Amino acid sequence: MSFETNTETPPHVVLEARNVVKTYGHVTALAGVDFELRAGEILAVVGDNGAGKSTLIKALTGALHPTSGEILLDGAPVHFRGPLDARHAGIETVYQDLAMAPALDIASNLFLGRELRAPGILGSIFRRLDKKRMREEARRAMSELKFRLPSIDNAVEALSGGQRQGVAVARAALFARKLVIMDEPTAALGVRETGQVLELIRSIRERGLAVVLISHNMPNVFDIADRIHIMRLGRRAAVVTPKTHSMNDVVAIMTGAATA
Ligand SMILES: Nc1ncnc2c1ncn2[C@@H]1O[C@H](COP(=O)(O)OP(=O)(O)OP(=O)(O)O)[C@@H](O)[C@H]1O
Repeated sequence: MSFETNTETPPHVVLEARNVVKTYGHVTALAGVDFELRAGEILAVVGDNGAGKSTLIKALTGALHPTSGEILLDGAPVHFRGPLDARHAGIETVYQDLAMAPALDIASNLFLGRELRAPGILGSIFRRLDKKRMREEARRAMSELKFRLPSIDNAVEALSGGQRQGVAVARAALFARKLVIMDEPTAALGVRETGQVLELIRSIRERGLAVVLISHNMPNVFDIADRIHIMRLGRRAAVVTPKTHSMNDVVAIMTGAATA
């Protein structure tokens, strides 16, 4: 422990939850959880099955309404009515099912639901898509993120699991203005593909965005996270870092065998 005076300015907190409770009848999914995501960090959220990870993420992204408690974005209280509100506020979420249209090409999937329209009345009245610009933007985004794909014109159904995951993560990175939340992004992937997706997550941080990563994969978490938020029984049991704690320490906190 250091006793030096800390003269550094405190880190900017992008997204925060204070004492958030969520109950379903007699089941308490969140029992007064606190959460803090700092600018430019990768924060892993870990916890045993049923610890409340998914419920916390849903509360943060407007997918459910907390029973009580407060959520703040850039220090200001927010009340998202639904995921679209969170999106508009700059929060992108990559869900496990990836929400892709498999028959469409990569560029179309990157802009799914947010298609670029042709200029003038062709776009505004006739809803003509600007496919050329979407392809260019898609290429630029993928190269900026250093994610290599066979061709932007390929249908998503022709891609491997890792490449699909890459497209979903790139889409989030492309539209997020503040942060990206990812639910088990490497769960179904092989070693090489996992490595690619982890690189992609690092390049999102390099773009200055904050990342929340829910994962059961401890080696991945220790490889990539700046800090680790540990959930237990609907609360934040501790926040640790890969520098100060081992995987065994984290598992012990998760299961209640130890405290931080
Ligand atoms: N819609 C719901 N109705 C009733 N109980 C729920 C609901 N959603 C979650 N729960 C309960 O709340 C608790 C927390 O669930 P949650 O899915 O958030 O945990 P988790 O940490 O994401 O688990 P896992 O790692 O298994 O996905 C669990 O006991 C779960 O059964």
